[in-house]
Amino acid sequence: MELVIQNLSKTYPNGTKALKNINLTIPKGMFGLLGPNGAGKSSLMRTIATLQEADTGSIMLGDLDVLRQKEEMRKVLGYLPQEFGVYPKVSAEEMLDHFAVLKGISNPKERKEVVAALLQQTNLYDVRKKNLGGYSGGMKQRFGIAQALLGNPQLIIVDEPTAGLDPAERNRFHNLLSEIGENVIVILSTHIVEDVTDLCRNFAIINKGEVLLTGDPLEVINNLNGRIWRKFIHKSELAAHQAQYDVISSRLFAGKTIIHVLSDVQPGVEFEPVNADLEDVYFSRIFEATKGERHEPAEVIMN
Ligand SMILES: Nc1ncnc2c1ncn2[C@@H]1O[C@H](COP(=O)(O)OP(=O)(O)OP(=O)(O)O)[C@@H](O)[C@H]1O
Repeated sequence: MELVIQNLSKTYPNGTKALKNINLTIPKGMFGLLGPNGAGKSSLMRTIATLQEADTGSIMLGDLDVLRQKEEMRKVLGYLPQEFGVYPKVSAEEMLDHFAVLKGISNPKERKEVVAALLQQTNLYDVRKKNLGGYSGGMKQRFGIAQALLGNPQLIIVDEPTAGLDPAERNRFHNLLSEIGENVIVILSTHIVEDVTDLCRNFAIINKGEVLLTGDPLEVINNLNGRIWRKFIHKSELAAHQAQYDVISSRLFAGKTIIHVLSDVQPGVEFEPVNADLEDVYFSRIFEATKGERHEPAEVIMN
């Protein structure tokens, strides 16, 4: 089963073109949707999740026409939205039981088993009686995944799930996602490049409502190898370098600034070649797409 998105466009009433003719084919497994703030990721996720209408285009999940067969789609969809609110004074077990009722699991015995199994899977069983208000950010996100898994969905959407998690919780969340991603389609929408490198066999970069690139992370990294160069500079030299070279990103390292430059040949003697990573792919694509309208190179934020 694949999710096939064709010619999908959306303009909000205020004139913002959030999605511009999106075409994507998303196979089984973990799929990363990468883009900066405002790229259109949430708009795309909400449209796939039948929470908002598109202006034009189609989305097919196998034979299911997502934009027309909304009820059917909701039965096979698990969704962890960006803002996932919980009732603070309710325990995880009670809340999940309530969600299970909403998902149509009406038999109490079956529901009890399903809820217990999901709490085990997300490693929350021991804290199932605790009120959700007392959960850490990571525990809340794992609870969000537990509710998204109710009813054995074929497509799971997780929107910015690791923002704000500490490294240990992020790791736990990654392991959970990769287990799930073995059997169904999981779309992971994020601006954290590392999450995609670690988890996804396929990914797409979107910016300003357009797909800039789609493929296998390892292949696209290979395609960039030999074209990324780095140089240590003083921060005050940044503007001059930007004017002279295609500086795709800059970051601070031990008090110095490291720039990454995109070039088919060695840009100068002080530049050394670096093995490209997905961050270089991401920044070079965004760089090429925004050439001419940018004043600052991307500043790498280490997560
Ligand atoms: N309901 C809305 N009405 C008008 N404009 C909107 C609405 N929702 C989003 N936008 C705009 O559409 C564009 C895409 O937003 P969207 O939230 O889909 O991006 P995003 O990639 O998810 O960003 P972020 O990571 O910041 O959530 C942005 O310019 C945003 O301001």
